Amino acid sequence: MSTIPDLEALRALGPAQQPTYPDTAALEASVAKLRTMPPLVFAGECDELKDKVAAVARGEAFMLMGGDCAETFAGVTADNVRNKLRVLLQMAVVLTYAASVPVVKVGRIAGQYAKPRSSDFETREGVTLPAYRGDAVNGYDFTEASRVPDPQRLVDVYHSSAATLNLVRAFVTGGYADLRQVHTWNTDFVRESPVGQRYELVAAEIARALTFMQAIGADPDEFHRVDFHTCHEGLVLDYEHAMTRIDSRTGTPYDVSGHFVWIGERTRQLDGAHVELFRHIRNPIGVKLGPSTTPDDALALAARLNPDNEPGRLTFITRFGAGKIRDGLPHLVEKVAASGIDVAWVCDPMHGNTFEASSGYKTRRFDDVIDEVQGFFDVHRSLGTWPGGVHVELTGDDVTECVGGGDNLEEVDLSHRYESVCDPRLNRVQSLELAFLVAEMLRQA
Ligand SMILES: O=C[C@H](O)[C@H](O)COP(=O)(O)O
Ligand SMILES: C=C(OP(=O)(O)O)C(=O)O
Ligand SMILES: [Mn+2]
Repeated sequence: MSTIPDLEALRALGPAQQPTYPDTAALEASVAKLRTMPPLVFAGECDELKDKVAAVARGEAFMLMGGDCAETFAGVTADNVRNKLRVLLQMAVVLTYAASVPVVKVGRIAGQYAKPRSSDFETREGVTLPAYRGDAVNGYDFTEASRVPDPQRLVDVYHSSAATLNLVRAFVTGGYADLRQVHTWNTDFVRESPVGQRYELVAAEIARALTFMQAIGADPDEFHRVDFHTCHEGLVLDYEHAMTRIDSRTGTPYDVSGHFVWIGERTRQLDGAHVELFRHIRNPIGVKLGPSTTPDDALALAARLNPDNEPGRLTFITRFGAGKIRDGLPHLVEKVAASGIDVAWVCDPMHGNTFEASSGYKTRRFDDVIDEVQGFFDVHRSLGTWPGGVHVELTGDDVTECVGGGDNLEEVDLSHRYESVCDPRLNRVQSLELAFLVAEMLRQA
């Protein structure tokens, strides 16, 4: 499978959830422009992540995937990127320290700009317009002009991803993510919260351990940088196809728009265009599996996407909902495991737990999120399989989008600071709380 499928052939398959561009010449110009742009990530980096995912599948590591539901172009600022990275680093420290398991860190960042929607339209006060599909496609403003799909935005995705990734790379290699900085990540409002104080204790123990290791001759440079990778949903095929290149080392295709790409719940049709593109690329890939997934669906997806059963290639990201996971997940895991399929299991406890508050805001209950992760751990424990990771929507800021958590946010609080343009994210305190609770589950796993 060393070829890139033809874009026209993919389009002919009638891919779900694609924008309908009024100006097709402009679309072709954007695609042509993107084909000339340098890769955002290297194929070799994708392979490194694939090796790490293989360790997750073997039960030797835990994967933390997290970031915005939908990144925005306006959100490409130093503060915003740093805050997201900081909360992910804090979570990773908690998970690693509490469970003594290596944590594979993957940001939903530098490419997460396109959204599948449950409806093609949105109605506000009697006015109906095309739905917002992410900054990759159209504008969030509720006007007719802004909601028209604009292919120039695909080129803007590239530049926004490049700017974000450049900063992420500087942070993770330039000293900010140095383990000896564990204390300094615990800043401002979080530091004063109960979970921040709990983090402070962990940080103090880590600092002591690092001092000890340095004293016995360990190389301090070992702590200087962290491995961090990027992921996003590979939704808009014009973009992902334009960013798919033949790797000069191996002669095989990689989607160089991000290290890890996944197929969403709404686009995982076995004969669909997304599966067709993804089965050709050599990145580590994921597929979201919702509660309607049958064991045979999972087997068929694995056979098509990873026919050689390559370790680390495939991750199943389950998103059943807290009320369904304990009944729905066992059949899937059982059959996949019995078939000898090499896969990493990751829990997305967000997308099965969304509801609309009476005020109209989309939200999620922190307790439902935790309950789904607990159900995921319980199912894997009872089957003797490894709960390989969590995939969460979060932000490094003090937003009010999900209810519950230690601050006990209520539905009336949502309007205070609701900034997501799509799904509700855990704020920084809620994210750290989740990390401590998951660390406890991991310790027992
Ligand atoms: O993030 C994902 C999807 O875009 C989202 O869950 C769908 O949301 P919608 O039902 O508001 O379209
Ligand atoms: C759209 C998403 O998820 P899913 O495909 O699982 O609904 C998402 O991860 O934002
Ligand atoms: Mn989402």
